[in-house]
Amino acid sequence: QNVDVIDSTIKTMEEFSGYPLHEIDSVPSFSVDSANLQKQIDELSSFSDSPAPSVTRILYSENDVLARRFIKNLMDKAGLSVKEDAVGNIFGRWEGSEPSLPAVSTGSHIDAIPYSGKYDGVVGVLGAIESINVLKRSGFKPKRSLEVIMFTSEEPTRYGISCLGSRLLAGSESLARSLKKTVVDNDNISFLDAAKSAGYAKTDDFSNVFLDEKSYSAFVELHIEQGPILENEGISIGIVTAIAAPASIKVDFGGNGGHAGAVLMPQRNDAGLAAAELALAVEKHVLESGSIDTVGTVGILDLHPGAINSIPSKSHIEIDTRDIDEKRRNNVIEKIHESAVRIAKRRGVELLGFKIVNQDPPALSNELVIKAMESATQVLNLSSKMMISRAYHDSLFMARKAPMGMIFIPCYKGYSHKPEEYASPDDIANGVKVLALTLAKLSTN
Ligand SMILES: NC(=O)N[C@@H](O)C(=O)O
Ligand SMILES: [Mn+2]
Ligand SMILES: [Mn+2]
Repeated sequence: QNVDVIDSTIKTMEEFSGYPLHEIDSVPSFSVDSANLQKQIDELSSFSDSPAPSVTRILYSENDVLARRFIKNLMDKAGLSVKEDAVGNIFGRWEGSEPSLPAVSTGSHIDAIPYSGKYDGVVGVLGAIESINVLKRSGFKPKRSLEVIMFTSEEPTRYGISCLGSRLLAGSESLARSLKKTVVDNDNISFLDAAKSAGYAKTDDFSNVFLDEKSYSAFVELHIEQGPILENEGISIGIVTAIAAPASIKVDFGGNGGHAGAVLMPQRNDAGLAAAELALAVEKHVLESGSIDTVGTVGILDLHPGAINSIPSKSHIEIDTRDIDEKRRNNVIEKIHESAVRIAKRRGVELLGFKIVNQDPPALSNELVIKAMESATQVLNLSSKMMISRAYHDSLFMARKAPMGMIFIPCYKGYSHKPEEYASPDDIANGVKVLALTLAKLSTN
């Protein structure tokens, strides 16, 4: 690598971090080991319950435990001191010259919904560890400590709770209580038992997971965009200004069921059709919100007994609705509830349950963190664009505990939550460099 690049990079680092890097005798290169990072992404994707190229990695499954061990090893190799909390959030710390100051943190998740891809969350964990390696290789020494976090269960797959680990870190009393007692998965395995089987939950008082106010001075998450904008516009970096407000609802209908041949249509109260009608009502209410920013999805629709020649006696649907405007999203939720009641009445079925699992507010990124990310992209001569995140992230909850920012990188056709999800090594390397410089900057503030 030619000296000019190194000099300008050193100069950049010094301006950025205020550290006399030129005094360091051997001048290492400021570069990302892309080949090694890609090898790590590929190896991590092999810890999967579904065949390649898809990745399925469910909370506390055997493959999740193996993947966690893989991450802890990489943190160890990066010289980070590693610790885990009662639900398995994993922390890797690089102690700064002033360890008593609140640290700067970064991180994401490695759990993967069924039949998804190998980049969602993973880029933000492996990329974070690599950003530490990049800073160490460049001779940088942090003032505030730098901490990489692998959050437990960002995906709601096993227990229907999204961002479980970061929600607890953000101090959710109700979640700490329900995890202790009531939360079970579809196989009726309690959260407590599953956590214990994975080596966690040595205590069931999950309030000890809560972060205290002064834990972190900033939190930055690197993530694939999961949308097509950056790729379509040929832009390298997305600077996230806000994260949309997610909500999820579980609805259950009950009817008499009966024989598909013998029961005539007028005598039926078909729980399956009630669910189908509600699914269409979700789409209707979302489309009528008057904004493109309102979305609604019915990703789960189960019928009981699930036999072709039996009228469904029970139905269960799960609804995901989001918007950058919390009020507008809540209006949609209300309309969905009214529809559920109306449909149940008209079809003579019982509305057995209408449970709002989470109804979270949107989160705004912090101005100072945005500035640090912006100047990092400029120093690295990378194009960037301010944008909002329609997907939710652990950042949504970390924003409650520290000034938050997110860095997006382009991904192939905006694909995500499917095996075709892809981000190029160059785009990942750009993201890691922007993250490294941003962390360097924030650690000297
Ligand atoms: N980033 C991401 O995919 N988060 C998901 O859990 C989501 O549904 O938004
Ligand atoms: Mn996801
Ligand atoms: Mn994610």
